[in-house]
Amino acid sequence: MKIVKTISEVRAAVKAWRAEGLSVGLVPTMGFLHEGHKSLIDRAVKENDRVVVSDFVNPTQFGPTEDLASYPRDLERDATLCENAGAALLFNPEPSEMYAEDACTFVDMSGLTGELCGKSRPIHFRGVCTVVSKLFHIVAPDRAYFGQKDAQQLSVIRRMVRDLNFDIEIIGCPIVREADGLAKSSRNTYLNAEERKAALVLSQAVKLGQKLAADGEASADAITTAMKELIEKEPLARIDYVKAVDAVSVEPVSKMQPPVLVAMAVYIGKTRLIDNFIYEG
Ligand SMILES: Nc1ncnc2c1ncn2[C@@H]1O[C@H](COP(=O)(O)OP(=O)(O)OP(=O)(O)O)[C@@H](O)[C@H]1O
Ligand SMILES: CC(C)(CO)[C@@H](O)C(=O)[O-]
Ligand code: BAL
Repeated sequence: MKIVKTISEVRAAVKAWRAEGLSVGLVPTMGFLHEGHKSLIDRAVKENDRVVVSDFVNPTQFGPTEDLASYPRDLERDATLCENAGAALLFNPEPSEMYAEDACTFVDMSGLTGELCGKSRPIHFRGVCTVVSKLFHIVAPDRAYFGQKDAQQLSVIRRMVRDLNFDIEIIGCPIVREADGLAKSSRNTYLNAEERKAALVLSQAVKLGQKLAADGEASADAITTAMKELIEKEPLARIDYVKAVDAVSVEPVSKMQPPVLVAMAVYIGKTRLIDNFIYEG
C-alpha cells in the first residue's frame, strides 16, 4: 500500500489502474481508524479492484468552538490497519493541499441540513459536502462507502450525488458497536472510565426506541420522549437532540411511517456522541 500526500499522486495512481480496466472504491475518513472504518474498507475491498482510503481531518466541517485541534490522529496505526485490510492507497493530505488560501467555492445544501447535526453544527455539512465533492473529483471512484452511524451525512451525500450528477454509487454500511453496545467512534477516546460507562445510555436509548417502534408505537413523539427520559436519568449526559425524521428528506415526522430515522446527539461530559436507528417498518 502506498501512502501519498498530494492530489497529483492520487490521480496518477488511479489513472494507471483505470488504464488496466480496474474498478476503484473510496472510503473517506478523518483517521484514527477503528473497526467501524475497517468494516467500510473490508466491504470496499470485496467490491472493488483497488481501494483508496482518505485520512484527512477536514477543517471546514468544524465550527470555531469544536474539537479540530484535539481531534485524535495516528497516521502510522491508520496505515497498518488499511494495509492489513487490503487498501491500495492511503491519501493523507495537508489542509494546504486540499484548500488554496483564497478558496471561495463551497458545496452547500438548502435542504436536509436544517435538523439534527445540521442544526447544532451550522457550517458542518457545507464542509462535509465540499470536501467529499473534492475527494470525488480527485479519486473519481466507482463506489464510495459511508457509515450509517453518521446517518444524516449519508442522506446528505446521497442527495448531493443525485443533485450534482456524480457518477458514483454510494454504499451505506451498518453501525459497528463495542461488545456492550456503544457505537465505535474516534471520539470515544475522549471518555474517561466513568464517562465510558455513562456513554452506554446512547445505545440503551436506541434499543428502547427500536423496541417501542417494533411493538407498534406509532407516535414518533412518544418514542423520542421515552428515549429522552432514559437518557436524562444519566447524570453525565446532556441531550443535544433526540429526534425522529424522514430518513430521506430529514424533515421531522410525527408518525412512525417508514423509513424513519431516529437520531440523537448527546454530550457525555464534554464529548458529543451520536447514535441512531432506522425504522423500516
Ligand atoms: N461505528 C461505526 N460503524 C460504521 N461506520 C462508522 C462507524 N464510525 C464511523 N463510521 C464511518 O466512517 C466514516 C468516517 O468517519 P469518521 O472518520 O468521522 O469516524 P468516527 O469514528 O465517526 O469519528 P467521529 O469521532 O468524528 O464521529 C464515516 O462514513 C462514518 O460514518
Ligand atoms: C465524510 C468525512 C470523511 C468528510 O470529512 C467525515 O465527515 C467523516 O469522517 O464522516
Ligand atoms: N463523522 C463526522 C465527522 C465530524 O464529526 O466532523
